[in-house]
Amino acid sequence: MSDETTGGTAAGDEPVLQAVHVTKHFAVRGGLPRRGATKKVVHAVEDVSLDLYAGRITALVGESGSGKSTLARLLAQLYPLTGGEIRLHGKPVQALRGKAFREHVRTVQLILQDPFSSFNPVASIAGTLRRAVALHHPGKSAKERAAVIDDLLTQINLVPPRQFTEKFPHELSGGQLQRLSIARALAADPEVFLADEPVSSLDVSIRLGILNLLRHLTEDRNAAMLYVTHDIASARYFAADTAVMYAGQVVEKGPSEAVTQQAAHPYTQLLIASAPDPSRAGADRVRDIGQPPSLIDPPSGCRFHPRCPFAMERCATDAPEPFEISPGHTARCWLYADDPEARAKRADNAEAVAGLTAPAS
Ligand SMILES: Nc1ncnc2c1ncn2[C@@H]1O[C@H](COP(=O)(O)OP(=O)(O)OP(=O)(O)O)[C@@H](O)[C@H]1O
Repeated sequence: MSDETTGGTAAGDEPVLQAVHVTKHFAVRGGLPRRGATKKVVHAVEDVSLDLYAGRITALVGESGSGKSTLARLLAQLYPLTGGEIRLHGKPVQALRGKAFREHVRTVQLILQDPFSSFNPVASIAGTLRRAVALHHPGKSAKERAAVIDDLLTQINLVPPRQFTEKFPHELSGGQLQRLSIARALAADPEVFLADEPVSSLDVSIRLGILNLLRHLTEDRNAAMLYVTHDIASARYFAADTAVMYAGQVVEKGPSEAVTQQAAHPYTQLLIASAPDPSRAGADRVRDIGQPPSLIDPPSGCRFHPRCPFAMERCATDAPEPFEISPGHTARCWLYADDPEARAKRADNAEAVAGLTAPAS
């Protein structure tokens, strides 16, 4: 088995931002309190470890409700942790307010899915960016700030900048607004971008342009990026590393090419088989037998076992630790144990998924 908290995919590099055995439970509200009743909680994120590296994009992939946004918000320090640790440059951060929180927010910038609701409709583009620039560049004169705004708009390709500064959010398209939210994040000169489904609310035809912009910014600034998405095909295209989340846990992670072309966990295989690609062979051999579980009362053992066609007895009782599939590629799945029953099931699985690869984006 492998220790998830050490040995990142970028050998030799230190991670910029880390989730280390992070857990988040939300209290369930509502209902009349009953004497002796235990409080219900949503087990939204359970024992997740993830490392983000400078100059690298890590995709976080999974179905709706698997805990992706919660993990991004924990990395941004927007929620207190139930357990585990967030580390920035190796140091634990516990910054939920005050100066330390402001510094974390500057260093780690969230870019959200819906650019339409993230701007003040009565503030001009210049007004919106002026606020961000004033916050993060307090010593600059008005003239210097205007130059920073021009530079930000140029970086995100809203050019010539002066054609945009006096516009209002409703005068921009969805793609232009998402570029503007990227500019607002850039004003902080962050080391980490947490992009939560940055293109899923946008027209398919403009998604690639925004993803390419994010990729160039990450490379040019040597920033780390978490790319949250439902779309495993875009993870392969866009991210160096991919982590797959199911029911609050990371079930597989590693280099994107390995995770998407030699998927090891039956859940990742199911995600790939469900991705639309009529030309692909092998998809119909991977069966789905159910729905994601309730996170108020998640299944014992491996959380995927009630849906898994390859489940063994131990899967219902014992939670698997990550097994190493190849260097840097791990899967939390008992199929990779070294015993005769697991080997036989592994052979069945290999036969069922032969030829199954994520479609080209
Ligand atoms: N503030 C909250 N209070 C209570 N439960 C929450 C809260 N935020 C998220 N949850 C629950 O935690 C679980 C994980 O939600 P989360 O939004 O992180 O998933 P997700 O993978 O990002 O889904 P989506 O792709 O739909 O955004 C869900 O069951 C959700 O209902």
